[in-house]
Amino acid sequence: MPTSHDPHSAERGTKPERSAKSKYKRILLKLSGEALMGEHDFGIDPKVLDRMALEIGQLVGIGVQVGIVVGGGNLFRGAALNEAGMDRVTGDHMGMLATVMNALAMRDALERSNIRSRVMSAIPMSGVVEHYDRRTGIRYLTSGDVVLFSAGTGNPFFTTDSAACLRGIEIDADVVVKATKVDGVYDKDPVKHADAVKYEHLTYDEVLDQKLGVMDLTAICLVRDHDMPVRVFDMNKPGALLNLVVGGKEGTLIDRG
Ligand SMILES: Nc1ncnc2c1ncn2[C@@H]1O[C@H](COP(=O)(O)OP(=O)(O)O)[C@@H](O)[C@H]1O
Ligand SMILES: O=c1ccn([C@@H]2O[C@H](COP(=O)(O)OP(=O)(O)O)[C@@H](O)[C@H]2O)c(=O)[nH]1
Repeated sequence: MPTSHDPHSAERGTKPERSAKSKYKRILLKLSGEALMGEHDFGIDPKVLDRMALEIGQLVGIGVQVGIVVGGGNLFRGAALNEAGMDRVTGDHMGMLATVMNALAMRDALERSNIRSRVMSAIPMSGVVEHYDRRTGIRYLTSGDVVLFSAGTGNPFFTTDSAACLRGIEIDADVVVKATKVDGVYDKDPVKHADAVKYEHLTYDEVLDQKLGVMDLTAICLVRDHDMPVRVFDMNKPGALLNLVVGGKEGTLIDRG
């Protein structure tokens, strides 16, 4: 893994010319599993997948390289299974397998929209998906394919937010974009507090000091240590993803300030 966001890396040199409209050449998009449920309580809503495919296609259309880490919270979460009595590591393995299912569903939606895409898994799953390999993943991105990085980090006790930050740093993305159910980071949970105030910008240390529950500590520490900017935005707002990629003000930016 590169120790910093190196503008002189070989991979960066091979990227195609940035579109005049796009602020970024390569992004890592984190899609939460719960967002894929749509109006349902469990599972995957094909309508949400199709809408996401459309929005991702718009990015590909303006020349942005898109890596995606999908969550699994719409199917299984290790911590919740553990609370119900299951062994935690077994639960986490189930959670990671859930992310593979979501990635397969997302690839299917992308391919139906004629967007070339690949699924790689941190857990080897021969015959179903390719095993994750950083250099191969970067080659796919450089050739214009969308790459879905599934099975999280491959290890229990981590989250897909940490996986998104890890893969974002590994593939030398310009930014990690976290798509979620709220339109940014607030001074407190906006779902629970009607008077919560939204931030347009935060430093990594402000997120850590104020314990803002938008990403787990491991993920925030990782992006801070590798100076990787993160933008948190509302994935239910149509057009928000494209808008932020072309430099519009969407959600909250977290960086070193
Ligand atoms: N300070 C905060 N700012 C924004 N959202 C927050 C904050 N604290 C807690 N949250 C909650 O975090 C959720 C988003 O985190 P996310 O990781 O996408 O959700 P999940 O854990 O369900 O996948 C929001 O739905 C919101 O309720
Ligand atoms: O590196 C990882 C990533 C995920 N998980 C498991 O997979 C579940 C689904 O991921 P997550 O909760 O991050 O999904 P999201 O909230 O984004 O839908 C987690 O609860 C964990 O049980 C894990 O064990 N290791």
